[in-house]
Amino acid sequence: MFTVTKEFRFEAAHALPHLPEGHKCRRLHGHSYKFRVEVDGELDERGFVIDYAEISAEVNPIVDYLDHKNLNDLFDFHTSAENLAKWIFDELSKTLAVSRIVLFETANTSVIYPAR
Ligand SMILES: Nc1nc2c(c(=O)[nH]1)N=C([C@H](O)[C@H](O)COP(=O)(O)OP(=O)(O)OP(=O)(O)O)CN2
Ligand SMILES: [Zn+2]
Repeated sequence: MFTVTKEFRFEAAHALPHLPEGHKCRRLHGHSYKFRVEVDGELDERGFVIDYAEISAEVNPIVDYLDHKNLNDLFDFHTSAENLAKWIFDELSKTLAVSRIVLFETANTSVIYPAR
């Protein structure tokens, strides 16, 4: 079994207004998000699990939907990294056999969905 990965980036704003008074993330702020798409599988006749280009073809519309947006305008869920990773996974699963999403909200923080 192999795991093929490809990384994507987008810039977006969000706020978490349900957090307690004084929490800095209540305020509107921005992140340079990065996420890694992981696809597990065996090799086909090309020696690929999946062509990297096939991943891009399915992920790019999702990136376009998110890039330079206020995420609170797009979603009715709390725009935490956890919820966003799950949304990307669920959306991508409609067209691609994605195994997991690793979403970095900052350089130091990340979420993996589904958990390993
Ligand atoms: N489990 C989660 N915790 C937090 C989330 C989240 O999505 N899931 N989000 C935030 C904020 O949106 C934001 O990401 C702040 O992150 P944080 O690492 O706390 O802030 P900094 O980048 O400024 O890091 P410092 O270590 O404080 O410099 C908060 N928590
Ligand atoms: Zn944030």
